[in-house]
Parts: sequence; C-alpha cells; structure tokens
Amino acid sequence: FVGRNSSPFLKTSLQTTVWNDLTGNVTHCLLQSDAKRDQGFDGASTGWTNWVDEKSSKALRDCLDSFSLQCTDTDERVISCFRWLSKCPAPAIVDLSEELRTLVAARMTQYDTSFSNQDLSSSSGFLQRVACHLILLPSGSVLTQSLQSPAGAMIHGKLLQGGVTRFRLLNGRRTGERRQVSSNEEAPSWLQYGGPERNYKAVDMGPCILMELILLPKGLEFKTPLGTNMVGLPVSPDTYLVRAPPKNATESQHSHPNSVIDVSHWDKTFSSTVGGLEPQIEQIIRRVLDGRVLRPVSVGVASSDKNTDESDTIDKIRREEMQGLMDLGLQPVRGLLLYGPPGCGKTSLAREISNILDAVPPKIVSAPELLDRWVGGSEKLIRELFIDAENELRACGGDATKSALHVIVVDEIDAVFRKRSAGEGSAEVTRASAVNQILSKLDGVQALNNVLVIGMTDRKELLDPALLRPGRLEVHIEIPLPDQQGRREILKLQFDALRRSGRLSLPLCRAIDGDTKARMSMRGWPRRLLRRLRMKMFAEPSVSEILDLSAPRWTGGWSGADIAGLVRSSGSLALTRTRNQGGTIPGDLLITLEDVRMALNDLKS
Ligand SMILES: Nc1ncnc2c1ncn2[C@@H]1O[C@H](COP(=O)(O)OP(=O)(O)OP(=O)(O)O)[C@@H](O)[C@H]1O
Repeated sequence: FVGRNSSPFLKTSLQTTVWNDLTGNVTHCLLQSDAKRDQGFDGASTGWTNWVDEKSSKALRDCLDSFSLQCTDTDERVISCFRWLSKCPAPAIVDLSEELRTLVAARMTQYDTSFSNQDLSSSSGFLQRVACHLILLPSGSVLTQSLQSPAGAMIHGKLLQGGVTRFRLLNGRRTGERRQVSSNEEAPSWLQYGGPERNYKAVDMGPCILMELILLPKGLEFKTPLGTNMVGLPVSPDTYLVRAPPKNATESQHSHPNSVIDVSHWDKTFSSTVGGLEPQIEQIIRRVLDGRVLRPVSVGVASSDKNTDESDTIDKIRREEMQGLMDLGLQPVRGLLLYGPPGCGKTSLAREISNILDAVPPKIVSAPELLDRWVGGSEKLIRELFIDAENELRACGGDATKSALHVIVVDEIDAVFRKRSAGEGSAEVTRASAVNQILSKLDGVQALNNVLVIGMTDRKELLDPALLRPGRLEVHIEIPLPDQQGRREILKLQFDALRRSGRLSLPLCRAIDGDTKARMSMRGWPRRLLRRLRMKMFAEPSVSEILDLSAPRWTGGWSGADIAGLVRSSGSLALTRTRNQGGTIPGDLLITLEDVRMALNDLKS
C-alpha cells in the first residue's frame, strides 16, 4: 500500500494502474450525489442520506469488492512493509487521504478544465470531502479511540484481511454489530453513514486490515486527523493495493519470499515461553518443523541478512532440498494435534509454533466459532480458513515450495470435528459436513501442501478417526500435567517478570528454585520429623516448611494454568497488604513466601 511519503512511487506506478477505477468511481459518486442534492434532495431538509446517488455509490462498492491486499514484489523493503501491515503490533490507522486526493484532482480535470493539478487551492473544498485510510487491528483488538464522521458522510468499507466485527456506539452501548471474515472477494464491501461513533473489533483469528473510504456532503470538509490511532508507516512504504490477480497469474508476479529462518535456536525460543515440555518440543521440531523449513547450511551465513547474495544462495539450496524431498515423496507434515488435560500449555505452544514459523500471520480460531446455523455456513467458514493458502498456491502454479507456509490453529477441535454418527439431527448433519470439509482440505482432492493445521483438544478420544490418520492431523503429541521438574520450570517462568523487577523476597526465590541443599541435608532430619508431626497436628503449614514450591506436597498434580493462578493470587494478596500498610505499589510491593502460603491455602481450599 502507499503511505504519506511515497508520492514519487505513487505517481509512477499507481496512478495509471491500481487506483484508476477507484478514483474514477469516487469522483463520479461525489459529482452525481452533488447533482442529486442540487436538484432538491437536500440532506438537511429531507434526511441526511438522501443526498447520496445510490447507483454510483454501488459502482464504487463494486470496485472496492475487487480489491485485495497482496505483496507483489520481492524487494525486501516492500516485503517488510507488507509484513508490518499484516502484523501491526497495536491498533493503528494509516492515512491515505492525501494520495487519494492527488489522484482525484487529476481525475477532475477530465470533468472540469478549471480544475487543474497546478491550482488545487481553488478545488480544495471538493478534495477535502474525500478521505481514505487503512485500519490495522491485531487479533481480538479494537481501536483505542472510536471514529466519528459528520452526519450524512458516506463511509464505504472493505475488509482486506482477517475478520472484523463492526459496531456503533450509542450512549456508550454497542449497537448494530455485524461480523465479517476473510479478505477474499466473498467479503463484500459495505456502506454506512456518519453520525454516531463507530468502531471495529478484530475477530480472534489473526490480524485484521480494513479500508475506509469516506465521502462528505457539500459544505463539510475533513479538517482534523483521525485521532490518536493515526500512525505513519515505519518502513519505506512501497507495498501496494492491487486487484485480485487473474487466475492465470504468472509465477514471477507472485514469487513469495521464502525467508531464511534460522531453526537452530528453536528449542531455546520455545523454552523461554513454556516450561517443562522439552520432550514434546523436541518431538515437534523433529517431526513437524524440520521437514518444513530446513536447517541452514551455515548458521553464520544465514544470519547475515544484509548479504542478499548469500541469502539468495541459501534460499536456493533450501528450495532445491525441499523439492528433492518432495520428489522422493517425502511430503511435509500438514497437521499436528496437541492433546492433554486443560491448562497445560497446548494453546501457548501452538501460538509459539505459529509465531516462530513467521511466514503468513497465523489464523487462530476456536472450533465452536466455525459452527453456523445456516445450511452450508460451517463449510463456508472452514473454506475461508484455507482460502489464502489456496490463492497463494494457485498463484505459484501449484508449487508448494514457492508458497509461504499458512498456519491455521484450531482450539477446542473436539467441539466440531468429533466422530460422525448416523444421527439425523440438524446439529449432527452440520457437524458431519464440517468434518468432511476439513478432511478434504487436509488430504483429499483439494489437499494443500502449504498449510500446517494445529488442532488442540482435551478429549482426543472424541475426534473423528479419519481426521487423525496419517496425511491429516498425523502427529499427535500429548501435553501432560507437568512433573516436579516441569512445575519448577513453570514456576520460574511465571514468577520471572516479578523476580527481575526485584519484587520477590529471598526465601520465596529459594522456594521457587527449590532449596535443594536444605532438602538433601541429612543433618536436619530431627527437625524434619518434628515438622511432619506438626503438619499432622495442625492443618496449616508454616512458611519455614515451604522449601520447594514444586514439591508434590505443595503443587503436586497442578497444571501450568494452576501455577499461573497461584502467581496471580499471591500478587493480589501482596498488593492488598501493601495498600493496607499505607505503602505505595511502585516503591513497596514485595511478594513474600507468606503471601504464597496464603495463596496456596486459598487455592487448595
Ligand atoms: N507449560 C507451561 N509453561 C508456562 N506457562 C504455562 C504452561 N502451561 C500453562 N501455562 C499457563 O497457563 C495458561 C493457560 O495455558 P494454555 O491456554 O496454553 O493451556 P491449554 O492446555 O491450551 O488449556 P485448554 O485445554 O483449557 O485450552 C497460559 O496462559 C500460561 O500462563
């Protein structure tokens, strides 16, 4: 796409190709609507929306419908800009109004010769009635400040990536909610009118990008920027908005960058976010990831991003190696199932895998979201999950080695993809056809090799056996309750931020690390015997007894989520104590072993 500082680029490339139709339609819509208003349909007197010429507004939306956001260049700057757009870390708006106005001004000369590019001051009133921006929302987020346009403004919207729920705010309450997913042609553009505040919430299935094109009635002008959400592009803004590629798009147009990923540190990256799962991580790397992205020929060379020649060579070697494996019939794994008791880190691990693969922003959905009450609705939602991968594979001429990897994470997979039965209830029929749909996408006639599906469940036994067979979710990895060593690692991870900011007392730090010296010492055995006796007599343990928090006596049978709960509970107890003692949070907050002991009692009772 094009940002503020990109005028030279905009003038050379976009003017003639990409935006031509759009600017033509914008200009036409404004002029036609003005003419309608001049004929007496004054918004102020007959209702604000009456000034709009519906026919030209519909033509403008049809034009928007054919837009999609794609990276069509192999230039590193373009790619990084594209990645930033689709992985924007916080809700943001990229303003494109100036670019659009320049093009509309050029267009206007065709209608009116007094409207020249050199003298925009006379026409600025007209141009100031047009605005266009991209709204970027990370998964599940909303704009920090709602948007508001004057009553009567025409707001044309188009979803370009992900999913969104759009709503209005009336007296602080959300109304008129509409949900839309997917960035393909099936997500139609919409028209809404200004007046009340509006906002957007990204559906929890990955980052969302949408475009708003706003036209104001005569007499109104855009003056102020769109508030605190506004940002500029952080990198050279040379990524473009293009029309959907023709079906026979050539390979060179869509050669997706196969980024060089150094996988030699993956195990360390994983273990910095999830604890106690080394054997499982080792299995995932060996059985799933190694076959996807090959280990670098030389780590030293691979990490030197600047040297493009060397990176290209490595990329070439990787592709050849990947192609060699494919020729031998060694297809990469397309599906991974993580199963085990709740709260043991399945979701955290899946998120980590999809982040590490760093190809296309992962789509993360909860399976119940895929159930739709309308006939064919669930199948459509499932197809939409795979549509980007399908489009890219088609653009690469069906060669998966040239396509980026698309990761799809489906949580609570048992809610939908359970064993099909002969039942004839409508819910059963919907579920069965949803299962069939995903089966065909994973390993049927429409199987996609550029996809990795990660399913998660607490109830593996409920899943349809056809889904679990080799070729589909073929690697099954159990994420069990952590053992003592695992609990110690999770405790260290969960307390890590507090420890690094100096908020943990020394005895607590020792108990987290497991005071092995004290445990192993034989000298203290009479005292230990006394302690055990006291434990039998009094229900509550004393602080001095907690030498190792990971010991079965304290946290035996706990999951990672339980341990995270213990940390939260201890923190809030310390917070209350500090406030009651008149201390300040930045200066005096210290979590002690006594806080943890009380939290243990609370959680166990
Ligand atoms: N192995 C672990 N290491 C670190 N933190 C963990 C681990 N397991 C769980 N947690 C903590 O527990 C929380 C919940 O974990 P997560 O959602 O990954 O579990 P889950 O197995 O997917 O549960 P469910 O099956 O109920 O969805 C995480 O946010 C994390 O804080």
